[in-house]
Amino acid sequence: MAISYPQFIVSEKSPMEAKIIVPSSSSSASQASRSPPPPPSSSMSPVVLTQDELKKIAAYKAVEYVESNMVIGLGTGSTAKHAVDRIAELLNQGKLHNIIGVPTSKKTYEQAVSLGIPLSDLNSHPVVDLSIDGADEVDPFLNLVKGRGGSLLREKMVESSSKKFVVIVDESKMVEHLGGSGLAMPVEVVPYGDLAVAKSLQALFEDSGCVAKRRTLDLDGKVPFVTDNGNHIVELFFKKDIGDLNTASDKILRIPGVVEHGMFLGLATTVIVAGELGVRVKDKS
Ligand SMILES: O=C(CO)[C@H](O)[C@H](O)COP(=O)(O)O
Repeated sequence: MAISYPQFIVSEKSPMEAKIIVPSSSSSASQASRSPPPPPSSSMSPVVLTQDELKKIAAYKAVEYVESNMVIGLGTGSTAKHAVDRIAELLNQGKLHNIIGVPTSKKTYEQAVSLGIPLSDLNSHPVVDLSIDGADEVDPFLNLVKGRGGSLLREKMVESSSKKFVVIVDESKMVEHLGGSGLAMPVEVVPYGDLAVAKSLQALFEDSGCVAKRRTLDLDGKVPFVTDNGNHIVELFFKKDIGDLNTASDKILRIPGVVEHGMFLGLATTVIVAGELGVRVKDKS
């Protein structure tokens, strides 16, 4: 399914080679929509896209994987939001039929309800055909950090129940190793003793220069962020590589009070990366 946008065209010769080009005038825009776009030349200059436009490109590409009669895991965040919008658009246009969405957060539930997407949950649909969601970090092996939006537990439950999990990101999310962005790796913890759990988490990763902080809504750090499940989030910041990820995962999950962490190891089956040079589709090998 070819997608055309008002300002630019995504050429889909093959997903790996897809290029984003922008016509230099409105007349070339109408020509480009009738025939395959020519390669970039002096009259075709690369366009600088905003991060949100890149997110939208990745999201639209992912929705090409959606087929009628599927149960779809609906992700959370600004990238996943575009995918949910697009699914609703295709349902309204009659291009998709009989889709059942399984939302990964209250926010996505509300968005999907407002768009009229039929919804269900994991109890009624324990096997999901395909999930589409954003991520905060993606490493070269398609391992992820997720949950900076705070929805990691439901996301992991839905996405680990999915036959296919398509991750949609802009180029800025690609890292050499998880934790490498220097931004938070979230851990969902029960509210009771959350600061003590944060101390235990920090001690676990002392060698990686870890600093653990409770996520709060205020500058004084007194009002905890509360997840959809009534839990708190401890954020881990690393100065160095955390080493073997499965070992790190096991160690975190063994701390009493930890509910789940934001490392999604081996779950993604496809990652769609939108960047200034085009769209790359990376499949799990
Ligand atoms: O894991 C998530 C929410 O819990 C999001 O998918 C992740 O934070 C990416 O968000 P965005 O698409 O807004 O950059």
